Amino acid sequence: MIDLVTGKPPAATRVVVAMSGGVDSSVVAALCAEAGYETIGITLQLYDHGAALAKKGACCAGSDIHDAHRVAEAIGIPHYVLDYESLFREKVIEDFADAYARGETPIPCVRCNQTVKFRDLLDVARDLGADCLATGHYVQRLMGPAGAELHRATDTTRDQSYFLFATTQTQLDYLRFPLGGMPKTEVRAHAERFGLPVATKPDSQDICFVPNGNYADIVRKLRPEAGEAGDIVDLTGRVLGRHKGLIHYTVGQRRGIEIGGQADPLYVVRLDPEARRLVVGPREALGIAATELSEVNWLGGAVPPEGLAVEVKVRSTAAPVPARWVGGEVRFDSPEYGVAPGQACVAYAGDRVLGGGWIKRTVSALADAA
Ligand SMILES: Nc1ncnc2c1ncn2[C@@H]1O[C@H](COP(=O)(O)OP(=O)(O)OP(=O)(O)O)[C@@H](O)[C@H]1O
Repeated sequence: MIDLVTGKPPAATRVVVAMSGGVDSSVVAALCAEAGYETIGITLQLYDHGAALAKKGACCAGSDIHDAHRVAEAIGIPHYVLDYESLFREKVIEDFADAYARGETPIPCVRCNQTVKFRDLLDVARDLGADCLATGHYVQRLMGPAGAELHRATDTTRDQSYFLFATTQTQLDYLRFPLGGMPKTEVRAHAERFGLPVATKPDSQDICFVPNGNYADIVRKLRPEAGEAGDIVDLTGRVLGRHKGLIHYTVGQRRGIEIGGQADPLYVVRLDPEARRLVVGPREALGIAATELSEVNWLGGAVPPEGLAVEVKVRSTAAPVPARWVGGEVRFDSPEYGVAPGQACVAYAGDRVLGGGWIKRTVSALADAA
């Protein structure tokens, strides 16, 4: 049995569940209904899933809308599909392509949470008179002395807290994440127990609107300049070869840089879209001393205390490293590698998400490579 209202009277009675058609949010809906909440399922249609974009298992493809509907029917709850295609195109897909054109490595799932799921869907849930909006994200919302806090999922292999750094306190107050304390095996067991039609459906992969992981095709279609070839240069500007479009590279990458005859391995240090140049250098040149953040969202109190010691993650798969939070900047205790503009920098205190921002600019730890 789940408790959607931990420590928060009055108890929620009407719950909107964001149903993607996958097993996780389907189980959330079934658990809410079982717990006696008046449960309403909502699925967002996020893009036109024509033949070119259709992808099995993606969160917003047509078959998933159908799956969500079948689940809602099976558990006996009302289910609505809302068309958010144009908003999703503008705020998520166009933004994704723009970021690549700027030489960044974007994370569209965070943008989607920020601009669609936790904004418009949350408003819809309020309009429906719901007491909360529940999703299948693997994060925990725990009550602390000053209110709701965002924490890592107990199943650390599933934890999605990095992707939710932009959740505001107001949104967090209204959101519920019933799966945050459960291992995936337990979620699957619930799906079996409820006899859900999606019980054995595979987990969705990667970015929902990118078929077969081929994001370059989508970006090239929207921002052809990001796919144009240019020079590969070293830190001094010496031309070493040609690249096949900056879209294909990310900071820290070593494989797939087509320059032969180098004694030592070279890594992508920087993307320079204005000059259409790919700057490469030795591993030492990747060391980053600090990063400037934009659109900072802080959940650990009113404002971050200046110079606060935190642990930060600069990629979803990176281990947290010690740093100091100084204004809109994060200063790493020791050089951090593979810090790519466009990714998020998320600060933690233990398992709690304190806040985060987008990596805008990085400061090299090597004075002469700055
Ligand atoms: N198209 C959508 N409509 C409504 N809610 C969605 C949609 N896509 C995702 N969500 C919500 O966001 C949560 C996290 O989405 P994410 O894409 O990370 O997971 P997922 O693998 O699609 O999860 P699930 O197994 O629930 O499908 C989902 O569990 C669901 O609550």
